[in-house]
Amino acid sequence: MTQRVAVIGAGKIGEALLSGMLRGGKRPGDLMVTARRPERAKELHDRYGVEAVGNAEAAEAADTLILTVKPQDMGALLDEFGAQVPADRLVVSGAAGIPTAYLEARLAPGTPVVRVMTNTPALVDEAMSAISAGAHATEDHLKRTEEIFQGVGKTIRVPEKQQDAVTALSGSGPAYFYLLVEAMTDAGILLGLPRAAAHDLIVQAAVGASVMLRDSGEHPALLREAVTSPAGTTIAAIRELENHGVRAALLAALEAAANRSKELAEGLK
Ligand SMILES: NC(=O)C1=CN([C@@H]2O[C@H](COP(=O)(O)OP(=O)(O)OC[C@H]3O[C@@H](n4cnc5c(N)ncnc54)[C@H](OP(=O)(O)O)[C@@H]3O)[C@@H](O)[C@H]2O)C=CC1
Ligand SMILES: O=C(O)[C@@H]1CCC=N1
Repeated sequence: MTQRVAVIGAGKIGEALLSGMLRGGKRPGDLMVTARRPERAKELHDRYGVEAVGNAEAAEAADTLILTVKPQDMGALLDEFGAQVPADRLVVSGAAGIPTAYLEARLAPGTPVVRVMTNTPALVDEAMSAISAGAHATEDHLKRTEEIFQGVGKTIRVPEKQQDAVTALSGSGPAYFYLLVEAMTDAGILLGLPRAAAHDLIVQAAVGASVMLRDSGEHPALLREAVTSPAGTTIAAIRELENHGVRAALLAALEAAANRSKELAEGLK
């Protein structure tokens, strides 16, 4: 029997997953979405042909519920419909910072919960999604979750205690690269290049470097050494990056992201 999947709170991540499941071969009739605003529900229905329903209706009709509301909205969502979710539903939470135990305490006893941290490259099927089982999730539940998220990229399984670190690395990770591209494009402007050319040069350098990192199997230090000629241009730039503490800044930045993920859990009522 076809499993029905509902995306509960389909914003940016929810829509990315929805579109990925459709690209992966699910039919609109296998899927449903919920949204807080009627105009958002209509937009998703018009764009993807999926049924837009209320949260309680989705809980009743779907086998798998993927919760993609913001962490701050999770408590209200569970207060609203937690008691209406039958205990045999698979509940997948995509929210940063929220422990599976928090959901389990607000769902019927024994409800299987899986926690996933994905990222926005799901929109181009290049997501990294890290998956952790809650107390009642079985191998079958993990496989069902992997099947959904493999449609939008790669998956790995991690112990739940690593999810704050995962969030800091891959969940937020794309934003760090966008920031670097923005800053390097400005550097191109400083050096007198037209903005469009500077953008294209840096984006293609990023794409080329990413593919080499992924496909060559080489350590990043070796790939960097191959670019860094004696007394050349690259080492002149690297000296400045080291002088400005870029490595230390990244260590501190990712630690701050992981701490923020932990704080999101501490702020839950
Ligand atoms: N953005 C990212 O890069 C990543 C985000 N995440 C996680 O994914 C989750 C979603 O993030 P993102 O997509 O960016 O956020 P969005 O705000 O884009 O999406 C959340 C959606 O949930 C809707 N919503 C809130 N409460 C309810 C409710 N009770 N019933 C139905 N719909 C509801 C919101 O409606 P409204 O539009 O009215 O606010 C909104 O459309 C977060 O928990 C975040 O931690 C994980 C990895 C990466
Ligand atoms: O910034 C955030 O909180 C979310 C979680 C990971 C990426 N975006």
